[in-house]
Amino acid sequence: MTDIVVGIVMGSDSDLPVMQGAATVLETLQVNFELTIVSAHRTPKRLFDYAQTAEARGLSVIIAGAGGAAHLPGMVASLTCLPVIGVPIKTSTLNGQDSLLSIVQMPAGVPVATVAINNAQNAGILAAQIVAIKFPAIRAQICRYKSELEQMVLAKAEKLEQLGYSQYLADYQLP
Ligand SMILES: Nc1c(C(=O)O)ncn1[C@@H]1O[C@H](COP(=O)(O)O)[C@@H](O)[C@H]1O
Repeated sequence: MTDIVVGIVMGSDSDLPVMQGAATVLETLQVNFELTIVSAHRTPKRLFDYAQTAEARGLSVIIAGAGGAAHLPGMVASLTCLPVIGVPIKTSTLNGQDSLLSIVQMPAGVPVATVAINNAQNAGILAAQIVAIKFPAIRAQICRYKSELEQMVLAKAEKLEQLGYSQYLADYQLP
């Protein structure tokens, strides 16, 4: 394990069921991270403090998840030179379209790398790929992860071809 290199922040603990996807994949890839709650709207002073001290605390990349009027990722990006990955959280009223557009439509000069709605797992993988530039051990974990993913899909394709469509469908377990 490395020192803590990835920061995960979320606007509310209600985002945790989604944001744990980033934490889980970072654990799998053996990347150390910190995880906390920061809100641009509700805790603006904490937001400034978190973003402005992030680099000095050793972070290389920040994942920020928020829903609705999701200003958190953009505000973090405005306050640090570190790359920021935004996770739009699915909302009950607008299905996360509001979160997605709030995060992705940043003005030129202040980018937030935005993943799909609720796809915190991809944010974790992307963060690991960024820190892997500095840490060859993490790069090796990512290559292993991708290879396992490939093997898993190839095994399914083989099973589908062996069993045939109807039998495969009958055995299929919904995720
Ligand atoms: N979008 C933001 C910000 C922010 O951008 O600063 N702070 C909280 N939130 C979001 O509000 C939603 C509802 O939060 P509650 O469930 O606490 O009411 C969450 O998805 C959170 O990310």
